[in-house]
Amino acid sequence: MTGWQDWRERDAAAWIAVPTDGSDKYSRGVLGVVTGSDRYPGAAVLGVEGAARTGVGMIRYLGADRPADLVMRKRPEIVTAPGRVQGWLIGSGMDAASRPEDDAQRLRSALRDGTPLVIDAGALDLVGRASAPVIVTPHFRELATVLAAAADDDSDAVTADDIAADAAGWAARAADSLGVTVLLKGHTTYVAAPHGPRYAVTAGPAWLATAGSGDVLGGVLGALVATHAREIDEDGHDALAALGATAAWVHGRAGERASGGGPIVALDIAEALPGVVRDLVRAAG
Ligand SMILES: NC(=O)C1=CN([C@@H]2O[C@H](COP(=O)(O)OP(=O)(O)OC[C@H]3O[C@@H](n4cnc5c(N)ncnc54)[C@H](O)[C@@H]3O)[C@@H](O)[C@H]2O)[C@@H](O)CC1
Ligand SMILES: Nc1ncnc2c1ncn2[C@@H]1O[C@H](COP(=O)(O)OP(=O)(O)O)[C@@H](O)[C@H]1O
Repeated sequence: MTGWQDWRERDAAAWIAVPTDGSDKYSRGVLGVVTGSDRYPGAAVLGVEGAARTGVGMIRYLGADRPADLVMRKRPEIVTAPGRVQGWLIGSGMDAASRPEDDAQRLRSALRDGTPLVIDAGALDLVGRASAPVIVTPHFRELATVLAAAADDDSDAVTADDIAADAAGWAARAADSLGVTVLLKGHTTYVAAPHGPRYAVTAGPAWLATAGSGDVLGGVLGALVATHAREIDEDGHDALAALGATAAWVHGRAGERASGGGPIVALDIAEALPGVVRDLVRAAG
């Protein structure tokens, strides 16, 4: 495997936005979130929790009523009023095959907003509709579905097994052909920008393979995107790739810290995030 850079602690440490004396919640960055559904309301809670604990000025949760209710019970600091944001997280805990019209409208608004997006799970079918730079966060099955939808005919179809056999290669090919930054999840997570940087991140234990773990990762990445609007504006997909690799590194280390060699649930990963971020800030200072 050539051309892939291993993403390490010192690389991640350069991509944590530390508030200054002059910061306020808006200048730090606001994340808009459209995630969750009646079927998967917990994914909304997990993504919001991941973002809040990574560090961001404010989170606007703008999804459906049931997940919104659960998000508010867990985090009263979340704002449900629409308004300006510096980044979006959309799709976790949604199902593209059964999308209520209200959700379709919420997703359309986010895609047209002109603000960078993290697109996960049940919004991956909308990957070509964004008016701003996008980073997608599929696992193998989801990437196979995205590539099948983009293929000219069925003979081009790639399966999840094909992707598992050459994850790095498929992450790079998908980024180049779709024109978005691809973060392909797995034991090693591969992050590829279109015709740009390629990063490999191996930071966490296999205990991370647990339901909702990827929803937390979406939140971590959403917070990093919303707090680096200027860098994304200047460097586009190069910045998105660095932020994706940093999110995977932080998520992996949080899993390691929470696990200590034993089992974890997704919320444990979120709860370990502030300690990982604090150590990165110390490492950078
Ligand atoms: N607490 C929550 O609300 C959670 C919500 N989640 C959301 O759930 C949605 C679907 O995510 P998935 O990653 O499951 O989507 P996938 O569509 O990739 O996975 C579903 C597929 O997994 C396979 N499968 C199902 N049960 C299986 C079993 N027992 N053994 C082997 N294979 C099996 C089947 O092929 C099925 O079609 C996403 O929107 C995701 O964000 C998940 O993240 C889990 C936690
Ligand atoms: N064997 C493994 N070792 C380390 N990390 C893993 C392993 N399997 C999965 N992960 C990580 O766990 C997360 C799983 O995400 P995902 O498949 O979207 O799960 P979910 O949809 O349940 O949230 C990803 O961040 C992935 O990189």
